[in-house]
Amino acid sequence: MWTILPAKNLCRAKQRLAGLLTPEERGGLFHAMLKDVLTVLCAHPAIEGVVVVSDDPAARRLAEQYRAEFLDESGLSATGLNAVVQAAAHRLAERGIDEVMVIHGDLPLINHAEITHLIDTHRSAPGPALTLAPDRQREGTNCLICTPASAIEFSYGASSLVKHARQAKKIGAAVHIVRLSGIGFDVDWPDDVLALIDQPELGAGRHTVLYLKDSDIAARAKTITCRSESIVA
Ligand SMILES: Nc1nc2c(ncn2[C@@H]2O[C@H](COP(=O)(O)OP(=O)(O)OP(=O)(O)O)[C@@H](O)[C@H]2O)c(=O)[nH]1
Ligand SMILES: O=C(O)[C@H](O)COP(=O)(O)O
Repeated sequence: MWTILPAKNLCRAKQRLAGLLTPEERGGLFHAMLKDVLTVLCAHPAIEGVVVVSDDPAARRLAEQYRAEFLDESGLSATGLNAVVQAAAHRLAERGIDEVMVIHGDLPLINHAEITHLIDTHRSAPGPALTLAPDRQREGTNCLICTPASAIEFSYGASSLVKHARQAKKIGAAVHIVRLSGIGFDVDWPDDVLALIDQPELGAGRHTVLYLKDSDIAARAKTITCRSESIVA
């Protein structure tokens, strides 16, 4: 099993958090989340290799630090998440690797047991298969495993879960949809950050929760919550 981890340039990542975080904080938070994801992936015995795909030098340094491979997005002639992941999967297929996991970088509650469960489910029957781990809203695709990866047309964006499931039917692959509380928790909106701040025990000891604790984001978030409470009152 090889894993593709797409990482948007840190200066442009997490735009939907702009109402709560400064540009530096958005980059810092994403960097911390990438560390949490790489920590789990790179220590998992069923994962032979991780490829970080990005055009950001900080993501390249992280890949080096975690002994992952780095694929420079600027050399792929691809723009946007779908094209970038498609090109990365193609590169792996050229190397004879066709069982591929694609996972997002904004999953601070990812854990070893859920990765094991996803891989076991995917391998539960022989033949082409697509295993999908949705977000909490059951709309997005936070993690997918595909065999053969070269057959799928990646369809990230609105309602990608349904689109990916349709893709599986098109290529005659078995579909597994696996709901997971850790991998299902992606950080897209201010409320997701506030949930982590309110329940730090969820991600205790992890880079993301430590980053939130060490920054003044938690204090600022409390003010925002208090203000909205007083408006409601
Ligand atoms: N390499 C690469 N990764 C991307 C690109 N767009 C999104 N990603 C990554 O794909 C995963 C899911 O990203 P999204 O949630 O769609 O986007 P985001 O940057 O995290 O958040 P927003 O800016 O708020 O949309 C994350 O790991 C992103 O870093 C891209 O153009 N290139
Ligand atoms: O299809 C998806 O999963 C999205 O492109 C990325 O998900 P998000 O916007 O919910 O993070």
